[in-house]
Amino acid sequence: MTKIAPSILASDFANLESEIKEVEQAGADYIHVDVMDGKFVPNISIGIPVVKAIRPVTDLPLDVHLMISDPENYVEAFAEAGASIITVHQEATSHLHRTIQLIKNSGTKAGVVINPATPVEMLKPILHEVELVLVMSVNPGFGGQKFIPEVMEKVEKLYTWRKEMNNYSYEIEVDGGVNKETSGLCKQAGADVLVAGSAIFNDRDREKAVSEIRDS
Ligand SMILES: O=C(CO)[C@H](O)[C@H](O)COP(=O)(O)O
Repeated sequence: MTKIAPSILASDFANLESEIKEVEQAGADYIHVDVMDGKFVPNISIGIPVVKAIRPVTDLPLDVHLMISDPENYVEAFAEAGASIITVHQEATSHLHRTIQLIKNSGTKAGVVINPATPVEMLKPILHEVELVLVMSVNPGFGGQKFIPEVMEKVEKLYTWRKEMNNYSYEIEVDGGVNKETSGLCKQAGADVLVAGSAIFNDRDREKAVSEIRDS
């Protein structure tokens, strides 16, 4: 069954605890946390204290997507705050292999993410090391953007490579513009986890929103 990871970027921050509990109740599998630094992406969102604050609020894994430059400097702090999976951008770190090792040594699952314009082949040298590969289907920085269907080719390649290679066990996650109209394309291409922000938090009926994305 496709996993759903609501992105709290689109939630009501003044009521974060109840927003998270509602999506957990609605059948979410992960809570997706978008961390932005105003440098790697042109927006600033939330950081380490928020991860720490929400950790006791839910039993779901916290899927922390670091949209920050030099993420290696912050991996341990996010792990200590309670992240379950830490995902770093290939484009944001000069030493991706070392950063992945750092995440694993911190005791959390390691993920890697690529922007729409980055070829997925760039990830080949570290695919055996990661538990999650996130394919961005919008340019990161903002919620509510339009899905870029061309990136589905990268999802298809990741799916095929995982079938071919015994030592690849990553989940394939897609993030950006995912809703009930676009989720079918992601699933068809081979995605295991779908991140959705506005399609879930802008709908008062969170259960319907989650199942529409999962089932359509
Ligand atoms: O990483 C992100 C933005 O950088 C968000 O997770 C993503 O855009 C989800 O929001 P929406 O579902 O509204 O597109």
